[in-house]
Amino acid sequence: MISVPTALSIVSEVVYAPKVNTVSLKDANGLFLGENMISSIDMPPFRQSAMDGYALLLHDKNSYQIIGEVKAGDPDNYTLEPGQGVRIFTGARVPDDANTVVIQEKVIRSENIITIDSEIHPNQNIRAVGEQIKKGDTSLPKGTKLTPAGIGFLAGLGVTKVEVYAPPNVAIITTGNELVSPGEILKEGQIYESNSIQLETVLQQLHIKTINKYVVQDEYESTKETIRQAISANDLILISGGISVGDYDFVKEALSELETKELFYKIKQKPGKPLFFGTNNESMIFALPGNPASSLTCFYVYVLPIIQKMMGASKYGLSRTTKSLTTSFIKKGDRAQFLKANVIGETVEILEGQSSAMLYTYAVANALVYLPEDANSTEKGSEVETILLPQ
Ligand SMILES: Nc1nc2c(c(=O)[nH]1)N[C@H]1C(S)=C(S)[C@@H](COP(=O)(O)OP(=O)(O)OC[C@H]3O[C@@H](n4cnc5c(N)ncnc54)[C@H](O)[C@@H]3O)O[C@H]1N2
Ligand code: MOO
Repeated sequence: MISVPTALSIVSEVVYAPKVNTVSLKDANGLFLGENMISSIDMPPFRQSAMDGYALLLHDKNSYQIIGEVKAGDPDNYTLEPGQGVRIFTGARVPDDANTVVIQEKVIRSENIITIDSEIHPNQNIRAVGEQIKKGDTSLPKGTKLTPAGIGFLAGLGVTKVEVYAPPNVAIITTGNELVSPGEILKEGQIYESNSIQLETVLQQLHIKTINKYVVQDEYESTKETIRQAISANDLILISGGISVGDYDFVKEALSELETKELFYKIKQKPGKPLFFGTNNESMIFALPGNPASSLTCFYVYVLPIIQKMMGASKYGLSRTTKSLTTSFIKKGDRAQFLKANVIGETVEILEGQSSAMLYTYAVANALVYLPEDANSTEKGSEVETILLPQ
């Protein structure tokens, strides 16, 4: 059995060269740019009015003759003499001769003459050509995570396709004779299968596009064949359950038989002691313990950084911080623990109900408190390492 820090350093040392793929901009949310984006236009492409009002060529009097109108989208350019201007609207092209835009609230209009009472200055309310970005400049660098704002920004520069690091194809293999799908009638000895939807949901949150689901009974041959099949079609394989030491836990044996290279098996931690991590051909494989809370904690702590690496991110893992404990906590046993908790401001409360089989605490937690192997009794007010869960 290895320690949590050793397991984390094995995960952090994994080298993966993510593949680059061209996708439609609308499908790129949450993915990482595989290229430097170079703007093909100035933005804005023309001098733009930032307000509804009048575009003027200033002179030394406070009244102006209005000789025309430019609405957003009009291509017209008016030639102006000092003391002349045009009616203009937000987003419209400012005539080349105009040197300011005055907002309509500051103007009294009579026929085609406007009078301005307040002081006005050159270059007011005009967005300069290329003010946001110039043609040929880098709009977003390689490695940037695309967000709704980033996608909007690139669309505003006329981009329709982007090169991104391709997210991995992920397999979820669920093992367990006792499992039935939610919606079916439970017979004696059965429980509802919940790990696969939990994993699928967290994968979707990470913008994984291809998730292939497999189901096997606790039976050696079919477990081995299903894992073999999953390896041939997926970059990352998540196996749920069957990784402990019982007579009907066949995952470890099947992985060995398939010549999987073991990177670690069993960590001195609670939950998630029997976690397995290995590689087979190009695929990475995690066998997650079947207990639902163990499965999710192992995902957040060990699988997530690998997925981020596979997706081309430059930072891995959930945010970690320190918070002050609201009550003292006695840790039993010598395993390191990840405890479901709630962060409130600068404090953190460890929640009741820490069993690996229980999810109700997880459902309302926003953090995990990490207590290392040697932290047996932790006093109220102690600063504890706290992992912030994605919301
Ligand atoms: N003799 C020992 N027994 C166990 C040990 C040990 O060291 N020695 N370790 C325990 C620990 S810690 C864990 S964690 C579990 C992990 O066991 P498995 O990974 O083999 O998981 P299963 O036995 O298949 O299932 C455990 C538990 O979780 C339920 N489960 C499984 N899959 C699902 C699912 N998809 N959805 C909902 N619930 C699921 C399952 O019914 C069991 O109750 O082993 C301990 N045993
Ligand atoms: O590691 Mo298990 O998840 O303690 O129950």
